[in-house]
Amino acid sequence: MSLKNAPKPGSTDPSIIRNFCIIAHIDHGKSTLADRMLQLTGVVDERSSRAQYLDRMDIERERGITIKSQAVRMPWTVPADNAEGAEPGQYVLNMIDTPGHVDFTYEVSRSLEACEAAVLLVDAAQGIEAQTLANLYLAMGADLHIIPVLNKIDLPSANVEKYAAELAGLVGCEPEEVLLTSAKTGVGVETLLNEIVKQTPAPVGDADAPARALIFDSVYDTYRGVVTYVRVVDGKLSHRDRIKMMSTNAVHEMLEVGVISPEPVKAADLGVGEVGYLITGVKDVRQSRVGDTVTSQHHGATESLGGYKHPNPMVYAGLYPIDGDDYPTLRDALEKLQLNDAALTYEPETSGALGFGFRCGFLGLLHMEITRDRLEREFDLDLISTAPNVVYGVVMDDGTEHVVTNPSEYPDGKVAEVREPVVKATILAPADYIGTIMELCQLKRGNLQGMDYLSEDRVEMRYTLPMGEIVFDFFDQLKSRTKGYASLDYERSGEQAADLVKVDILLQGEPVDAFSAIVHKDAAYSYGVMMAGKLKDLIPRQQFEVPIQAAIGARVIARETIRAIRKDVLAKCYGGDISRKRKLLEKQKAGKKRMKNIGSVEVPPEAFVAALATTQPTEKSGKK
Ligand SMILES: Nc1nc2c(ncn2[C@@H]2O[C@H](COP(=O)(O)OP(=O)(O)OP(=O)(O)O)[C@@H](O)[C@H]2O)c(=O)[nH]1
Repeated sequence: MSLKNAPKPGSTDPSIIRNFCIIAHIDHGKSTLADRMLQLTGVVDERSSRAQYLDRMDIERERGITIKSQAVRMPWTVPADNAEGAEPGQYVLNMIDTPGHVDFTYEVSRSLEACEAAVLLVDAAQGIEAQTLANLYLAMGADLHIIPVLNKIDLPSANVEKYAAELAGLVGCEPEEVLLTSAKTGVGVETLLNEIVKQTPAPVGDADAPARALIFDSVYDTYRGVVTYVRVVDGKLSHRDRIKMMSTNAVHEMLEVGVISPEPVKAADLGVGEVGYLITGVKDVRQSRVGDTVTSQHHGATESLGGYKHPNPMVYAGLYPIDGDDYPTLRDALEKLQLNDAALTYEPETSGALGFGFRCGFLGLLHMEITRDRLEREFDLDLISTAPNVVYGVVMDDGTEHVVTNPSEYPDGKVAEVREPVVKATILAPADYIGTIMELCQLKRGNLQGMDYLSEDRVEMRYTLPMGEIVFDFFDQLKSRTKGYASLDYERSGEQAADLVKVDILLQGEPVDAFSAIVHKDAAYSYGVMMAGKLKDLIPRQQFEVPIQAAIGARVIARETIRAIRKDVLAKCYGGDISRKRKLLEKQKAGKKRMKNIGSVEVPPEAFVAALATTQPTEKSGKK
């Protein structure tokens, strides 16, 4: 269908609108399928199509993952002779691309609310994975119609029969009803589009009611300010309206409304069932938050759409510039990133060892890695990040309670109880690995809650695990123990009391706050031994002896010693070349300037980076 004749936004009859999303485990081909649909519907032509059109951020393209959801409007004509039995005619498909990683579950769930159906995409060579299940449960929770699809059927290793049966068993349909596609070659994608038209319910809403629209994404654009993506449920949002955010009652002038197809196209208004964007001139995504409801200022709605959940950080880490002069740049950079990331929090903090920096809160480890990556890349910063930790609740003997987001805030004095966050984890893996997974979960203080066979050789294992154990290297270990075959998903599930202690690392008797960790009592010793051993190798010898100790309170649990030496840079330089000598001494001086001083011990920043990069407080073997 030519794009010129496509139904115009604002005046589209809801009965020809189909809002759907694609949900999948990471790497099962969601973005590739989305690209293919854009091509087939003529929204993007072959020439201008670049791989993963929807993943706009460079970092997304490089890592091949989708971070922010995007929504695209695609016109689609169902031909009269279609074999799928869909009603022929012109339709408007709104495709909402969702992130697939566990850290961004909240964004996934909001995107789902904006749709009526979900294409559940499963790799035909891999089968169902943990996030397939997690996303499916979210979609079913949002009452979406599920369209099961096996992708990558072109792969020689695809096992269509087996996985179609597995998928059919999961969603409760016949294996023949599972659609087959290859997003790469395009096979089956046209059929899928017709099936989407046939199976997806048209949106229902009250066109005469006050306007209500759900915000499912909010992106900061340097030129246009915050661009807010919405799905209109009732009424109409017009470019002349003043709009109100229902969770804060903040009123904004509307500057523009429109749809993405795939570039922004201005419209006069957005009606029932439509998906599009609003620009209001606000400069900060926190004023236009995902999950909030937009209404008009005058005669607006009184009831918002569904609950609005504020995303709370689950993992904290300190970020410090290696060069102290970069502190203001880091502050500006965090401020800029926050414009586009309502879930990122930061507060200034000082560390005796690392100087001035920020304690940052993240939704999870991936969120943390991405943020750090962006800071280093986009703002040209060299950073040291401290080991990530979760939020602990510490109750003292006198009944006072402390919330600890940083081991250095761990209170002194008699502790009555330490509480740690717990997650419900789902692990999917081939049955051969049950033993090794159980061993790992045991090591990480997990409790098995249940186990089911999805097929004769694949199991789903459900555990509760302390979140503090997951944030370190759990996933890496799970992957290496199962040769990459296991997948993991988890969600927050309350708190529990635990036997946790704070282990300090002391250099020459001075505690180095950056290396302190809150760990389980049983893992304290191995953490101490591991850190002391590692630091012994990483810290260069000084002109005096340096003891490295690990201690719980006043009790030393491990010790190493760095023997004394004086580095004589002039050793090789006998003879009288004074300018060369001076050069060497100056080089040594410049090197010293970068050093972080702990008492009188000079520690190169690289030692912090190396020691913290591989910190594994709970790894009992203590080796990497
Ligand atoms: N052979 C084959 N490869 C495919 C097919 N679809 C996707 N791929 C490849 O699978 C890999 C992952 O695809 P993506 O589209 O990035 O996966 P995704 O699900 O969007 O991943 P996230 O955005 O990270 O959630 C890429 O290397 C694709 O080229 C297919 O039908 N056949």
